[in-house]
Amino acid sequence: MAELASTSTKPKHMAFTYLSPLKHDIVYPKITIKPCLAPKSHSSNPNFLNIVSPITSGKIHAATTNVTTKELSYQDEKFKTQEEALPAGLEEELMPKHVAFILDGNRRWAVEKGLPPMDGHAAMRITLRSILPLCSKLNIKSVSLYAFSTENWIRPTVEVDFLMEMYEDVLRNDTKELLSLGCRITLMGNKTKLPKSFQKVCTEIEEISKNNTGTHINYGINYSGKHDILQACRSITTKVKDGILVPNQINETHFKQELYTKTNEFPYPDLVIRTSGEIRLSNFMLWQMAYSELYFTKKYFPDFGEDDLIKALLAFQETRRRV
Ligand SMILES: CC(C)=CCC/C(C)=C/CC/C(C)=C/COP(=O)(O)OP(=O)(O)O
Repeated sequence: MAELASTSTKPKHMAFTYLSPLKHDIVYPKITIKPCLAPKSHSSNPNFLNIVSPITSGKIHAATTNVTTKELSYQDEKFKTQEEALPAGLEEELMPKHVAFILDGNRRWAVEKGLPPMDGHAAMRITLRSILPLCSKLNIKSVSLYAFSTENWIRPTVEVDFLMEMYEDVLRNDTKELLSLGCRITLMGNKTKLPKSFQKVCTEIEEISKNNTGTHINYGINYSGKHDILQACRSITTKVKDGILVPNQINETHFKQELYTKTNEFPYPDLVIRTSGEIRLSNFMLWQMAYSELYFTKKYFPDFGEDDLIKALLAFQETRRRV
């Protein structure tokens, strides 16, 4: 038997289950990314698309992207050819009610193409412009996306600033199509640490879309699954202290109402899709994912196309047929 490398790389605790995840066609790419976040302007090159609109500041404008117009039009063409009917093999009654995405691999996508890592985030934005409307057209009731974890603050300041400003711009601009499709948009997590202008646009978009009955799109921002559980516990204990709840009567229904997702109106995810070959939940919706089907793909999120979403949904439906 091959020698295991060293004690420090061995897992401290292994858990076994008979049930394997829905699918994993994974090898473990262990790629070290050398941060290369220096702002770089491509405004003089007509092949480079400036993703960020003029409403954001010059700082981010300069840090924007190498993603080419060719890639954008490719995605748009795919989107235009999307038929109203369900793609072959998909069944409406087996559609997941709630898909949670852990989008990963943006920076690796860029670095492997010799681009600055932030171009990967800009490319992700383009991919989202086709994946989210498709979720809506497929009548998936809820979609959650892990946008920014409580741990992500340790990333280089220039990257954090880039993401905050890009997300704000996504909410201002890219959500127009989603709103026209009747989507409701919410953000879960501790928003108090976000830039004030971002907080404002979050409140506005939640307010504008609150009565929409189409796909509910929920972004996790400054979100942590453990923190979500802890803040629910605090809220429950306050209710106990105030005499509103009796400890031995607390049940799951009480508890889930205290989570960010208020899951009475927002079902638990039945499908989790994680891109980039990592097989982890990374502190996303831990309570809510207890029974979710897990789908892992090696593709980096910027390369995750509409066909890949359909493939994941087919795999999910295949599992549901067997249950
Ligand atoms: C409006 C709004 C809030 C939009 C958010 C959209 C969204 C879900 C963004 C996720 C961004 C992200 C940090 C991806 C992980 O790639 P990475 O940087 O970890 O790449 P790597 O795995 O290659 O390092």
